[in-house]
Amino acid sequence: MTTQAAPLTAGPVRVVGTGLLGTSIALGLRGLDVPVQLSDSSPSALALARDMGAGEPVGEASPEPALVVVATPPDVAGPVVLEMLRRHPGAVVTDVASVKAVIAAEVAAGGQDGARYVGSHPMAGRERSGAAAADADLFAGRPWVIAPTGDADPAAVAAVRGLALDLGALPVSLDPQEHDDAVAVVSHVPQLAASLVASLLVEAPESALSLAGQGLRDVTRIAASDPRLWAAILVGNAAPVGEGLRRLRAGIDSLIEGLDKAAASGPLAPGAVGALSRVIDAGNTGVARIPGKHGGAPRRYRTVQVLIPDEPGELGRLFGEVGELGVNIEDLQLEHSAGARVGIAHLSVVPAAAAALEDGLTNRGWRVVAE
Ligand SMILES: NC(=O)C1=CN([C@@H]2O[C@H](COP(=O)(O)OP(=O)(O)OC[C@H]3O[C@@H](n4cnc5c(N)ncnc54)[C@H](O)[C@@H]3O)[C@@H](O)[C@H]2O)C=CC1
Ligand SMILES: O=C(O)C(=O)Cc1ccc(O)cc1
Repeated sequence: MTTQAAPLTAGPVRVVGTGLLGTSIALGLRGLDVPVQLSDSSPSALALARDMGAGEPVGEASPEPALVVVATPPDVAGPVVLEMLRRHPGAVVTDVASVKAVIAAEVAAGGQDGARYVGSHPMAGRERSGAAAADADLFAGRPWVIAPTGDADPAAVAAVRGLALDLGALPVSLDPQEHDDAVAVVSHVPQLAASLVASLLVEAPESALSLAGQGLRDVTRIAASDPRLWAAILVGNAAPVGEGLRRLRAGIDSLIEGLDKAAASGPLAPGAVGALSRVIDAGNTGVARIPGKHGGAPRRYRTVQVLIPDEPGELGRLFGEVGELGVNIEDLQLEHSAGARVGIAHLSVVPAAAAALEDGLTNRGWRVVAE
């Protein structure tokens, strides 16, 4: 997971909130032999993280932590950070919540030693909550925002950077408000756009849903996110998210205007095609700027897509042959069109293995589909 010989993080590390983020951090640290203490307000969430090997629950005999990582939902992160600063006067305290300015303000107003607090935010996660979805490699190669306020002690900032580096992430320094403005555009408004598109499917007939392909899946994946967590994130970044939605609304209004013209006067109505192509064109420009998607940082996995006849045993035969070619399947998605006699298996593999796997499967008679 990391190439470092010795971890930068001096333990013990106390993780408060053993859900997806907290348990992923704890597992990553345990992989480096850093002692980890776990706590959670939910006894079953705590037991699950412990049973996954993420560390030991905090007890009477637990030594004082050197670093506390608060990985609770954002609406309680501020009070929990303040409580940790109060209870552990020798510890650096960070949180990993998806909003930063509101928590920084709560900590500044809380009457504790704010110099030991450095907010942070790993830009990695998934649409599932809870320890069961945790992964020690979740942060590998992903940005991890370090968002200290002016009061922060440089040694505390270095400790939080060390945590990010130990977990294979790339630390990025931003002021808390700069962070919130940035994630409104790259995370919070996209979450709402995905939710709004997916909400149109609630009333869609089965016959329409059976036509769904990869495009719809790509646009709606994060619509499966936890509503309670996301409501807390969004109200914690209300002004920048509201501003992003207003800009989205202006785009939607111009699309509706163009479409209304086409609906009233035919597809060649003046202004209709122009309004639509301007939005699609701006989308092309925007999507090309996403790092890692079209150039930029390498993606963690590549997807090899293989057509599989819809017959008993074919998926098993494919897995067997991928294994014979010496390739590990890191993730799998199956795409099925209702009534079709074939499906597409999307096999996620490490980038170095993808070309050889495509050649090997093609030589064995499989139909490999371009990504
Ligand atoms: N889910 C994601 O993809 C990402 C989430 N984050 C941030 O990480 C934080 C945690 O998110 P997840 O791990 O996804 O949530 P989660 O729901 O999986 O885990 C949160 C855990 O905190 C516990 N908890 C709640 N209140 C507590 C309290 N007062 N004291 C102790 N434990 C408490 C809950 O029982 C739960 O086990 C949130 O602030 C979120 O904004 C950051 C990056 C990505
Ligand atoms: O699932 C994805 O692609 C994400 O982008 C996950 C995510 C969710 C919340 C965050 O604050 C940061 C990252």
